[in-house]
Amino acid sequence: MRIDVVSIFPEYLAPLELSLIGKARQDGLLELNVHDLRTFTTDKHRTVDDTPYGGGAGMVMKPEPWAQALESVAAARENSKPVLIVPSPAGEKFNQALAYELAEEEQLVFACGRYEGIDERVIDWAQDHFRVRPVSLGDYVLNGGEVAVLAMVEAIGRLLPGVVGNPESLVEESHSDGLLEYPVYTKPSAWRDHDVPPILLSGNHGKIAQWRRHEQFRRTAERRPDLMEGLDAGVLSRADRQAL
Ligand SMILES: Nc1cc(-c2ccc3ccn(Cc4ccccc4)c3c2)n[nH]1
Repeated sequence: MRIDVVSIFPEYLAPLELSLIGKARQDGLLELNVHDLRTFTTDKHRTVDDTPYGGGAGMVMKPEPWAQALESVAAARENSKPVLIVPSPAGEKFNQALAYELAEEEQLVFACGRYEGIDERVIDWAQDHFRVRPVSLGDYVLNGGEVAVLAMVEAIGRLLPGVVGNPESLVEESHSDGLLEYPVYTKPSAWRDHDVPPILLSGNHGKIAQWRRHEQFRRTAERRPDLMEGLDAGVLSRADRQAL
């Protein structure tokens, strides 16, 4: 997979040189290019913003630098247009299902807006060159798209083949089957008057799996009742129903 990120703060994306994603880039599992939007300006002040038509506070990002930048990074392709992800408070909610969907793409382009956002005509223009997806990280307000891109690239990148050491760990984690993950423990078994649940020390793997499943349902019902409604019937085994 190739990922291109366009931002006026390219250094904001430096954390993607670290840890799992950084190693995936070094191992050639993921190509990630960060581009400074100001590279695509033509005036001596490298202007990327201007006042909003219709008035109002703040500034809006000018369309032309974005069109130049996006044309520059869109890999020429025969069959299908690359995906352009535009982080936005007004986008579809990012979730694990969308992360899996986007992990299948050959190229993802991320447009990090700032100020009051990007001139809407860029989104309209981009429809001919990209499959455009405005995406929200959650129902809270950030100052720009970079933090959302860091989160999305990590969530997507870790799903790519070879990035996570043990692919099995992707199966049991939160949201992989619509449920929150079970609690985890390690040594020492007794710690500051808090003990590890005895079942986990029993060596009875069937009972341990049952206990973990029950914990997934208990936690999901307690912390995210909204997820319980959306559970795929196939996820609920008979034992699961008994656990509810
Ligand atoms: N989930 C999520 C995404 C964003 C986001 C993404 C990109 C931009 C670009 C400028 N801003 C600031 C802004 C705040 C409010 C209204 C309009 C623009 C952004 C915020 N906030 N929250």
